Amino acid sequence: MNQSRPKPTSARQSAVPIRGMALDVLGEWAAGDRFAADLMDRMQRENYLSQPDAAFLRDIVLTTLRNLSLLDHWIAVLTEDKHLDHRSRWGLRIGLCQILILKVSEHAAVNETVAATGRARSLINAVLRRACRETESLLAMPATLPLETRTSHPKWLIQHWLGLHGEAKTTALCEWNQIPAPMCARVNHLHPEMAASADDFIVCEQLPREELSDGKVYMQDPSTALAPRLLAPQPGERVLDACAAPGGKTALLAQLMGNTGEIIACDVSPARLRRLEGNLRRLHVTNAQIELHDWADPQVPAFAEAGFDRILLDVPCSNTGVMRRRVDVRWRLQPEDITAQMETQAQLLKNCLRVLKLGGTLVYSTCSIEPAENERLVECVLESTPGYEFVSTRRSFPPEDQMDGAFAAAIRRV
Ligand SMILES: C[S@@+](CC[C@H](N)C(=O)[O-])C[C@H]1O[C@@H](n2cnc3c(N)ncnc32)[C@H](O)[C@@H]1O
Repeated sequence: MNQSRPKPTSARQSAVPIRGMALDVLGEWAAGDRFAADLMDRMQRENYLSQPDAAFLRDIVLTTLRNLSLLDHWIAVLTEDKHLDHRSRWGLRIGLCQILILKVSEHAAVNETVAATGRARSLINAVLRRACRETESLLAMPATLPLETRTSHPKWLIQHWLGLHGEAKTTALCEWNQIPAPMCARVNHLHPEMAASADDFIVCEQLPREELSDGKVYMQDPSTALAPRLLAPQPGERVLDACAAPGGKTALLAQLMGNTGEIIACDVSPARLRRLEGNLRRLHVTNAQIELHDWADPQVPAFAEAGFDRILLDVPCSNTGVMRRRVDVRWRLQPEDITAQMETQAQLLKNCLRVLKLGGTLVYSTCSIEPAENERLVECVLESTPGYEFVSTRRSFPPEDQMDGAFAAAIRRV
């Protein structure tokens, strides 16, 4: 099986009913359209979970979602395709996930999962105990399974990627998505103590809580630096970050500008702008002004009338480049979502191009690996928008570049 496993999570027989919480999160995830990360954050807040308990909840929920098809394959084998109600199926999924993937103590995994599921107790108990006895043969199965089951991706997405990238790249990409991403942090050179640091990005063993709250670092993948670096804002310039929240790229723009000139950091979401404001304050950004604006609206807002030397347009997208981090995106994304996003992306690009000064540069960026949202979208907008020229692109594609997938295209107003 092509996945690095988290360290064994000791006996994990805590007084806090983490398995029950995992089942509640997964049940709510399946019944609605919310992302697992948001549901887990709420669960952690409402139950005042300690860091280790919250980490264990995350391990169970995210590893289960990351291996959903494979877990269902094991369940089909072990139950001989028995019909299961929703909660019992999730109970078996998280039980097998703990036993076969997370390598949690079998005793705790079986007993606490059976208790937390509360239904079909004898079936769940028997299936999980059998899995403990047959671990070796169950773990040998994935090698013979089709890619969509072995790496737990929807079949349509695999077919779509096979058409675009071919078999070798698709296989490597799906296997990459199964490996939990390392914790990468950008070193914030705007922090006085980090100004002389030789590092741009570091990989952390664990979340650097103190450094994060001091603004010495910001958690982001190196791929997020491609677009700001391609934009290359200069000290003293007037820059628009049109879709800025939560602000990782705005802070890098400020760093590249030495906190001089002016960045207008916009977003359509007031809640996300509040996060952006906190992040920029913590990251010692002093040259940014925050504006609430919907760039789908063709009317030019007053703050943009004077135009911008440079614009970063980091659009909402399918997130297909960051699926190893955003584990449930693969199950949420539908083919028609990509087409719907493209309409918004084209509209945002057209409206932002209008507020670029003559000779100025706009960088359009995504964390998608879909040509339709990337180079094809830019080509299509430029064909119907005279007065602009394509300059260059940067991209990263996992695992070739050993970072998340990202795309950036620079466009100049001529
Ligand atoms: C990919 S995220 C941006 C990430 C950000 N650049 C960063 O590095 O932290 C896309 C952002 O676009 C915002 N957005 C979506 N539609 C928008 C619109 N019509 N106008 C302005 N912002 C929009 C979303 O609220 C979201 O915060």
